[in-house]
Amino acid sequence: LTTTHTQSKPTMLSALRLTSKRSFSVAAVNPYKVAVLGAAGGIGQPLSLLLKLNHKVTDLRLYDIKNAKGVATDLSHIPTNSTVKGYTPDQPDALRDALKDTDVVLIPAGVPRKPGMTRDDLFNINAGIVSGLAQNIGEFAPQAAICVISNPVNSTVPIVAQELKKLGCYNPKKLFGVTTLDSIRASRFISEIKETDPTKEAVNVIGGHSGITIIPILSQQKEMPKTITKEQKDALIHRIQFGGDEVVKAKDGAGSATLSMAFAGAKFADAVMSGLNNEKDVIVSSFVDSPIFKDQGIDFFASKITLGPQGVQKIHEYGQLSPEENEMLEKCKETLKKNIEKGVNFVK
Ligand SMILES: NC(=O)c1ccc[n+]([C@@H]2O[C@H](COP(=O)([O-])OP(=O)(O)OC[C@H]3O[C@@H](n4cnc5c(N)ncnc54)[C@H](O)[C@@H]3O)[C@@H](O)[C@H]2O)c1
Ligand SMILES: O=C(O)C[C@H](O)C(=O)O
Repeated sequence: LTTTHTQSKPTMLSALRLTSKRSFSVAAVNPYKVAVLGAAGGIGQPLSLLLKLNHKVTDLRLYDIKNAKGVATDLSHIPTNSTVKGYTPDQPDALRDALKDTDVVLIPAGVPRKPGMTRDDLFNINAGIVSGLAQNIGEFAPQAAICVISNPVNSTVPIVAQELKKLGCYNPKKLFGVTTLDSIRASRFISEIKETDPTKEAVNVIGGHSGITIIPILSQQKEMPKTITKEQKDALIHRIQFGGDEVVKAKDGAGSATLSMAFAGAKFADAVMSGLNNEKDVIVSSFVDSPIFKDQGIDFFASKITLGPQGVQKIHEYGQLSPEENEMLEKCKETLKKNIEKGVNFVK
C-alpha cells in the first residue's frame, strides 16, 4: 500500500508463524514498548491484537477506563514475543505505569460517530479525553511517538501539540494524526475500478481526515483506465472522502470503522517502529506539523512523510495537482484552518 521499505523485513504476519521457533529469531530489530490508550474499545481491541502479533513489539501496555485488564489477559495467552499488561484508573498511577518509557503511544480513546453526525460533532467529548491523555503523555512519556486516532483528527492532533507545548516537551517530529485509513481505502477503491491487486495500488492522499479535507490526488495516478468517465472519477473521489460515512451508515448506530481502522493503525505503528529502527525509505502519509502551508496559518497538513529514528525525517511536497484538485485544496485549507484553530483554542 503506501508504506514502502527498501530493506526486506519480516511483516506483521510473520509473527503468525507461531509454531516455528524461527519467528522469535527473525527480528533484527530493537524491541519496542507500545501503549494503546482506549485499548478496550472497538478499535482498541483488534489494534491491540495486531500489535500482539507484531514481533517488533516486546512490551504492550493496554490502558482504558474499563476492561483493559480483561483484554490484556486474553491477549497475553498468545505465544508471541511480547508481554501484555492492562491498566485501568482504579489502580494507583495506572497511566504513569502504562506510559513510562514507551516508544510508541496510540490513542483510539473517545466516542465514535453515529449516523447523521460529523466528526466535528465528537469534538466536545473527545477534545477533553485527548487533552487529558496528552497531559499524561507529556508528563510520563515525553519521548514517545504519539499516534492520534481519536476524532476529529484535524483538531485532536493540534490539541495534543498544544498540551505538550504547555508542558515544554512538544516534539513536532513525534506527533502523528493517523490518516492511514484514507490511504488504504483509496488503494482498495481504486483497485476495484482498475481491476488490479489493491496491495499494489497507492494513492497520494493529502490534507486532513474528514470529508472535503481528504484529497486523493488521482491526477498523479499512472495507468488509470482510458474508459473512466468524469462521473466515475468524481464518485471515486467522493467514496474515498466519505468512506467513513459508508461504514457509519452500515453499522446503523453501532459505531464507525473499527476493524479496517485497527489494520490501518497497526500498519502505521509498524511503520513508525521501522523508522525508529533506522530502516530505509519508510514512507507513509500522516497529518503532521508541516511547513507546507504554515505561511497561511495552517500548522498541520497530511502528506507523505519519511519516518526515521527521530520520527518524521522528511515531509514530502505533494506534487503537481490538476485545476480541479487545486480547487479542492483551497476548500480543504479553509476547513482545515478552522479545525486546527478550534483544537488550539480548546487548550488555550
Ligand atoms: N483516525 C481514523 O481514521 C479513525 C477511524 C475510525 C475511528 N476513529 C475514531 O477513534 C475513536 C474510537 O473509536 P472506537 O470505535 O474504538 O470507539 P469505542 O467507543 O468502541 O472505544 C473507545 C474506547 O475509549 C475508551 N475511553 C474513553 N475515555 C477514555 C479515557 N479518558 N482514557 C482511556 N480510554 C478511554 C472507552 O472506554 C472505549 O473503550 C473515535 O473517536 C472514532 O471517531 C478514527
Ligand atoms: O468516519 C468516522 O467517524 C471514523 C473514521 O474517521 C473513518 O474515517 O472511518
